[in-house]
Amino acid sequence: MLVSGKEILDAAHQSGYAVGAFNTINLETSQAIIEAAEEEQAPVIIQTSQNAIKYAGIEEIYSIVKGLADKASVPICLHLDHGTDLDVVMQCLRTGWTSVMYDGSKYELQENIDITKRVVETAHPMGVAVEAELGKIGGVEDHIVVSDKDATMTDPNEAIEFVKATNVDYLAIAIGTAHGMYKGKPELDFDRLNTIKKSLNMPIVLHGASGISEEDIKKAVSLGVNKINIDTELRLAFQKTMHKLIQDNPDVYDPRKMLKPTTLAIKEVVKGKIKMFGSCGKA
Ligand SMILES: O=C(CO)COP(=O)(O)O
Ligand SMILES: O=C[C@H](O)COP(=O)(O)O
Ligand SMILES: [Zn+2]
Ligand SMILES: [Zn+2]
Repeated sequence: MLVSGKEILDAAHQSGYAVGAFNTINLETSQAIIEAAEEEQAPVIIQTSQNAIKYAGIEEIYSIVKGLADKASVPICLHLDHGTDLDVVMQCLRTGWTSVMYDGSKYELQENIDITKRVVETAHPMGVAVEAELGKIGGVEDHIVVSDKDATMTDPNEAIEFVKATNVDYLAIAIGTAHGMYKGKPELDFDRLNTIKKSLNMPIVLHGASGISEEDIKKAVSLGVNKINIDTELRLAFQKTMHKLIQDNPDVYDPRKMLKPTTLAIKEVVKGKIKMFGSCGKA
């Protein structure tokens, strides 16, 4: 069943665990994520970037996720990841997404507040929860590269002002993670996370979590992160499995024989993350 992201993340916030938010682009990735959640009896967030929507089609990706979610035994939220284009945000609301992120992190504080507030005022009456981003998460997202120099950590005082003014349901904060592959070992600012969580007392979102060690993930969860975004590790599982399969079986050309193992590999990554985040058995 598709449920609101608020329902899933308020429960995680109350009980102190995190729910995985995994990016999908097609049928097979959606199957992998939902089957993994069912096997772990975990609530799950399946998210689409604007690029994923462009790739698959908005009605098409909605039908895929809705069709799978309706048959699933666990609560599933369909979330828009990094909505920077208000037209896409509105289309997702109209189509049936149960959570949207409006990402106005490239704007100055007041402009980010103004637009996010308008999104919240549209989404809430429809029963849809809203995530926002404050500070700038590093790496590549939606074709925009945020260099280490431009990535800015979330200011705890601005976070209080931002949430009060916008009434968002969960907040993505920048504490040193970045999208994509890490070159060195990421240093997370756990003190900043602790301060922000204590003053906001609401669900907190961690982006760019692929490649973060289990130790750091568990520490982040213990300090109040409730939604953890994973994309790159799913892509790598697909790529490595497909690469080996083609090397080992150069004569295979039936796509089903190629997509079955890649889907299983993605599913194994999702199951491992769900266990690490502490959401298994919470459905
Ligand atoms: O934050 C993400 C999507 O919003 C995912 O980040 P990674 O690709 O680094 O896992
Ligand atoms: O945050 C970025 C996500 O990994 C989605 O990336 P994408 O825009 O290439 O689909
Ligand atoms: Zn962003
Ligand atoms: Zn992200």
